[in-house]
Amino acid sequence: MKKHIFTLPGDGVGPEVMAGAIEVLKKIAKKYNHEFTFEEGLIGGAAYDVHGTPLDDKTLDRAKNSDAILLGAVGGPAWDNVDKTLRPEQGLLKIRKELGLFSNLRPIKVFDKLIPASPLKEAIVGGTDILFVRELTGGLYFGKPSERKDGGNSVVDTLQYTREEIERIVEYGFEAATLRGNKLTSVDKANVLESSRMWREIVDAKSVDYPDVEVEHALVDSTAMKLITDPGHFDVVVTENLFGDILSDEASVITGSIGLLPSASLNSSGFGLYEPVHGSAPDIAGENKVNPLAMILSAAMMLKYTFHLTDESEAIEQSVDAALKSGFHTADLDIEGGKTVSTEEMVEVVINNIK
Ligand SMILES: NC(=O)c1ccc[n+]([C@@H]2O[C@H](COP(=O)([O-])OP(=O)(O)OC[C@H]3O[C@@H](n4cnc5c(N)ncnc54)[C@H](O)[C@@H]3O)[C@@H](O)[C@H]2O)c1
Ligand SMILES: CC(C)[C@H](C(=O)O)[C@@H](O)C(=O)O
Ligand SMILES: [Mg+2]
Repeated sequence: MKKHIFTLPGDGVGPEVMAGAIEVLKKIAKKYNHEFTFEEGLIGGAAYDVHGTPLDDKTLDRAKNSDAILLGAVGGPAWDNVDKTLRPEQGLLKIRKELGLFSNLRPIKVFDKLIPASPLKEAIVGGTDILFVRELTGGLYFGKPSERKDGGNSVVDTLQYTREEIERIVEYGFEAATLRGNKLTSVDKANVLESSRMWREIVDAKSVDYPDVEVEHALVDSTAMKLITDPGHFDVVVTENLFGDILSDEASVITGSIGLLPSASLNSSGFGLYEPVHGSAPDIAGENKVNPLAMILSAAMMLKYTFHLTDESEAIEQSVDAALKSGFHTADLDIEGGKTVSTEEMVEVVINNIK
């Protein structure tokens, strides 16, 4: 199979984790006789520094014309004071919106070897297997107006959704549940927000089409608690943009590190952008110690969701599992008797495990 992959390493640790994922994909291409070509573009602060904007139209076009996109991370203190419309994060929001990547899948899976690496009790963590389905192109992130008013003495952000925007993500949640444990938790704040009350109505209406899926509504505040006290309760969680952002970072703690969490952002035809859940980690950038596994597992999601290369995707997941089982890990994880290695060494172990 021939595939053209557009890579956007971005800022901070982005280029370090991207380099690792590309090496792993090259090994997969060799083993399974595929031809993967890679083309690199600029996004975030790296793009701002060169083009004066965090994502220019040319780069967006190149991304659109690829078979899939891999993205590292954007942002960092160097750009904290640039104009709000030119912040690195705006480049990420623009590519999500322009490509219609409304469905953000964030799996939370615990590797057996890493159960002791979580600050939570082993009995709570073991067996956690959650899929977050986060709405990615609407809500507070994109609603207008979003501005200061009254000479800077008042401020407004807007949480806006159309019926169609909620329906398509809720449907994605139901479909995902049918492929897993047939259980869907819809997370909202319906005791306060009108947008959440409409969200609930839509979930209830859709549930008629999915009689085998057990549906529950849950408030976001108590869900934040339950994720930590009883993560095994959850199968698929569908939720709006900001709630999904916050809950997925929280859930990363169950797995031992945010450096393990991959994600897929998909449009309605299955085209996708794949990126780790974590950010540019400026505190460790350039030190060869960032955990590359979230990026590598994002590449595995790309093989599965956009290229439908299931064996190849599983080969990466198994090699990550094997690498961890043999005790190798980066500095963000604390495993008794394990061996702390650099980013590059971790990538090498993963590659060597793809036999
Ligand atoms: N998708 C993205 O590009 C994305 C996501 C989140 C944050 N950001 C941006 O990143 C910048 C930093 O944000 P932050 O510090 O709040 O979040 P962050 O995820 O970058 O870092 C939070 C903490 O987790 C650690 N960490 C993150 N990823 C790691 C990895 N792979 N291996 C080991 N440790 C890891 C960091 O060292 C840091 O201590 C901000 O500019 C923010 O806007 C970008
Ligand atoms: C960088 C930021 C815009 C982004 C988000 O909030 O969606 C990040 O936190 C994420 O989780 O991908
Ligand atoms: Mg986030």
